[in-house]
Amino acid sequence: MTAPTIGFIGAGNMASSLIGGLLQQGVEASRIMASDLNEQQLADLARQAGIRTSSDNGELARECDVLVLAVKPQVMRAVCQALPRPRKPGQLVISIAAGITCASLARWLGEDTPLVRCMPNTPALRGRGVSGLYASDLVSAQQKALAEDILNAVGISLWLEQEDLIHAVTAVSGSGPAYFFYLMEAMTDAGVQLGLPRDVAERLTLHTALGAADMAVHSDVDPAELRRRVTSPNGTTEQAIKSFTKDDLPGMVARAMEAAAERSADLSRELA
Ligand SMILES: NC(=O)C1=CN([C@@H]2O[C@H](COP(=O)(O)OP(=O)(O)OC[C@H]3O[C@@H](n4cnc5c(N)ncnc54)[C@H](OP(=O)(O)O)[C@@H]3O)[C@@H](O)[C@H]2O)C=CC1
Ligand SMILES: O=C(O)[C@@H]1CCC=N1
Repeated sequence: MTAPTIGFIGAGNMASSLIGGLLQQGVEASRIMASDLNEQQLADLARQAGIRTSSDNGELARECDVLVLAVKPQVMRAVCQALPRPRKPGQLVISIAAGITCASLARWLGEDTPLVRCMPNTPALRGRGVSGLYASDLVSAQQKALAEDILNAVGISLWLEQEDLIHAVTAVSGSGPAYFFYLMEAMTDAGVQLGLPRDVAERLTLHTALGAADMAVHSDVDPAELRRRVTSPNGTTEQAIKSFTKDDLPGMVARAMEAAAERSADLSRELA
């Protein structure tokens, strides 16, 4: 088989990140296509990425070996149902939409469609994404490898055996960047309250987050042990951790993530 062509339906934030990652990995621009309703967005993408674009989703469906569905969950049903049939033979469809199940996609696209459901995250834009992937029964080993290659172009990916676990993945890593950004906002504001100029507080915060994440990813001990190593007996960190514990930080995080996972499950039902 010649190198497969990849078509992105919906050329917004996530699709642009994935396209950028694929090009950086050396995938030829001629193998990538994107379609969107927004003509300006397509023109920008064609100019910057040098890929083929179209305002007709059907063109991609007929031509591409892999279709990546990257529109908002709320328009997914209409987008899928409007695609032509038959599409390119042997085509793999990858959906990155939150909350849209393989059962819904199969109903809208045809029950014989090989489907991969995926939950990436925005650090993909910097090649630092992490994605959870789930493959339906019709997906071949070769198609699984292809899906993995596409997502690995912008970070790392992990396969899930059960589709329902995508709700948890969404709560951990899909929405997760926002939790860390929220903490960064709060730490910067608190630094300003302690007297630092805002730009200094922000740089200290962001580089601390970067350094801590880099250490945690490359360490052979877990984050709890790394935390203990920062916490000198009767020192400053101990006071901060005691305050977080008194305010039940772990409970707050668990409740927030439960709310995210529940919303993902609700979306599945609402948009089925
Ligand atoms: N943002 C995130 O952190 C993450 C998002 N996701 C999922 O990725 C998907 C895309 O999200 P994101 O990239 O942020 O969204 P964007 O809104 O940036 O991108 C979606 C694009 O699809 C376009 N579009 C709308 N209708 C159609 C149509 N009928 N045909 C073709 N294109 C269309 C939109 O155009 P217009 O703007 O004109 O409507 C927009 O350009 C969502 O399903 C989301 O759940 C998954 C993981 C993380
Ligand atoms: O907030 C959302 O619904 C999407 C899915 C995960 C991140 N953003």
